[in-house]
Amino acid sequence: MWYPIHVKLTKKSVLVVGGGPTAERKIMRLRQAGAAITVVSPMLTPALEQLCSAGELSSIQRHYQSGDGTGYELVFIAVNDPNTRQHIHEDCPETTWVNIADDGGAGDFITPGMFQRGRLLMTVSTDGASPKLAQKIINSWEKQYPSMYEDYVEFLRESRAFLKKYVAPDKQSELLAWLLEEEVEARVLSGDRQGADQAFQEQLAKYRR
Ligand SMILES: C[C@@]1(CC(=O)O)C2=NC(=C\c3[nH]c(c(CCC(=O)O)c3CC(=O)O)Cc3[nH]c(c(CC(=O)O)c3CCC(=O)O)/C=C3\N/C(=C\2)[C@@H](CCC(=O)O)[C@]3(C)CC(=O)O)/[C@H]1CCC(=O)O
Ligand SMILES: NC(=O)c1ccc[n+]([C@@H]2O[C@H](COP(=O)([O-])OP(=O)(O)OC[C@H]3O[C@@H](n4cnc5c(N)ncnc54)[C@H](O)[C@@H]3O)[C@@H](O)[C@H]2O)c1
Repeated sequence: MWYPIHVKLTKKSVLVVGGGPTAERKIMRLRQAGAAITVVSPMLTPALEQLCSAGELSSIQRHYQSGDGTGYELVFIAVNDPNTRQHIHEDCPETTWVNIADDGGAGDFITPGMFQRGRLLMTVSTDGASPKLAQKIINSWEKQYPSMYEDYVEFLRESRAFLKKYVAPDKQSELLAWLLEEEVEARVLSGDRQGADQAFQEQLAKYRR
């Protein structure tokens, strides 16, 4: 049974073993999360080569050697041979969190598919049963949660902070529920943030202590 968490990786040291398209996808996402990444691989994709040349990625351009996996918080193994992968996994310290691209269940964590609209982060995993299904579900979210959803979540955050300050605790729940009413959502999604803010202020006046 997996335990889902969202982790901060800012400045955490991460090793990626392998330099193919799978390693590239992992590295791009790790960069967005602000991790300090080292890649060890004899071959790198052109995009990874470019990052190394620009000094934006540390690389060790050779095969993994015993001990390479020591000193990192996380290790991602994305090589193309199961025997090599197993040898590398066994060589990593037991306390290190290891992800295995070609056999998720054999590692310590899997990377779920993710979908983001500003502060809204949705993740999906099929326990490796079908990464394609994970992708299909993400595609359905694209349609269900248009890009304006980012503004709606921001509106919710700001309104919630406001009401936590000005409304008595026993009245907050009602107003929080009002924020989620379809009309309010539709208003922000249509681009009328000002109108939504105004409607919120009117509601707030009824509840203010
Ligand atoms: C969701 C996503 C997140 C991410 O990793 O970013 C993800 N795979 C994604 C893409 C993708 N995966 C595959 C392709 C190739 C082309 C294709 O088939 O379309 C592509 C597309 C591409 O590479 O472009 C095939 C594949 N995947 C795995 C195997 C090995 C195996 O299972 O044997 C095989 C080969 C056998 C097969 O074809 O099934 C294994 C894993 N893949 C996982 C996650 C983990 C479990 C996720 C879950 O719980 O469902 C797990 C277990 C390991 C892990 O933690 O990495 C990301 C989609 C979202 C995005 O694109 O952002
Ligand atoms: N998790 C996923 O989402 C996902 C998606 C597609 C494929 N895969 C699996 O992930 C693995 C990698 O996929 P890929 O398409 O990037 O493969 P690839 O063959 O393109 O790349 C493998 C990389 O590993 C490097 N490598 C090989 N032996 C090494 C060693 N001993 N030390 C360091 N580096 C070494 C190679 O130089 C190459 O850069 C495959 O097993 C594939 O089945 C996983």
